Amino acid sequence: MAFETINVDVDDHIALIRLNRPDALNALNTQLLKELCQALEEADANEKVRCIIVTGSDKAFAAGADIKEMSGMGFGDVFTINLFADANDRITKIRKPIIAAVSGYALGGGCELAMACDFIIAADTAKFGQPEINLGVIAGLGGTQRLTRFVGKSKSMDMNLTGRFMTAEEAERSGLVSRVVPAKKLIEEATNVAQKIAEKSMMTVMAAKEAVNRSYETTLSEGLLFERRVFHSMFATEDQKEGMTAFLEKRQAQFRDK
Ligand SMILES: CC(C)(O)CC(=O)SCCNC(=O)CCNC(=O)[C@H](O)C(C)(C)COP(=O)(O)OP(=O)(O)OC[C@H]1O[C@@H](n2cnc3c(N)ncnc32)[C@H](O)[C@@H]1OP(=O)(O)O
Repeated sequence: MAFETINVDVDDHIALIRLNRPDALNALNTQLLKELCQALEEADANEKVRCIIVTGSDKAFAAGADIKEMSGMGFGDVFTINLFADANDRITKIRKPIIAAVSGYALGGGCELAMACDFIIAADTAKFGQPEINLGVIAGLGGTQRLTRFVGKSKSMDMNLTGRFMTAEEAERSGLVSRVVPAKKLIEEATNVAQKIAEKSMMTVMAAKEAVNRSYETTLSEGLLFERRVFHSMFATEDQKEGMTAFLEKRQAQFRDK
């Protein structure tokens, strides 16, 4: 499938999806969001793919929703088109792990897109923010909800009410990103991390992703019960036998996703 606003490269079990609207700092318009969701769904369905990386350009992961496209819309348009909710729903249904590799600006919908991925690896040049307040709106793709869960109420209020940007260093310190790497090595480092994940049992990776995500949606006791049930079910798999036998035999496990 050919896309116009993104590039997709599948190599060695990794799907690298690159946002590609250089004229507008990867602003998220309807076409880009639809193509991105479609590419993610195709990668999820592709048996060769075991981990997905979403990235942008050196200057911008994405500078938010496309303001030119949005500016003329009224309530009825945004309500019926429902672009961001639809994208959020489609992204959260992807079962394979998604790493956001962020360089430069990740603002508004760009920050929200990164947060909708499973974790964020940031270049030291990355800048995160929810500047929607400056446009007379609030975040609409998770910026008031996911950001608060990542960094806590105080910092989320600060970001959402002032629209200020956070550096990569502050984002790592605050728990928004998992690691910061030199900008020149962003894709290399993200690929190394993706490769490590790709070597695991895909079944177990998907189960771990589902269990971690459950912690955002439920109470601690329900989440612990869910985790326990999934943990127990792992003992019905060949990969559990292989993983533990390989440890005892002091060799690398050869997982078969069974
Ligand atoms: C998803 C929701 C619901 O949460 C809503 C949103 O996301 S609202 C959008 C939130 N994002 C922003 O408010 C950021 C807007 N952009 C900027 O503030 C600046 O562009 C910058 C700080 C990221 C970079 O500044 P600078 O280096 O000076 O570059 P510019 O000349 O401003 O930008 C270059 C070029 O890109 C166009 N651009 C940038 N961002 C957007 C955008 N979000 N939508 C549409 N177009 C965007 C900008 O207009 C420039 O284009 P030209 O004027 O050269 O044609």
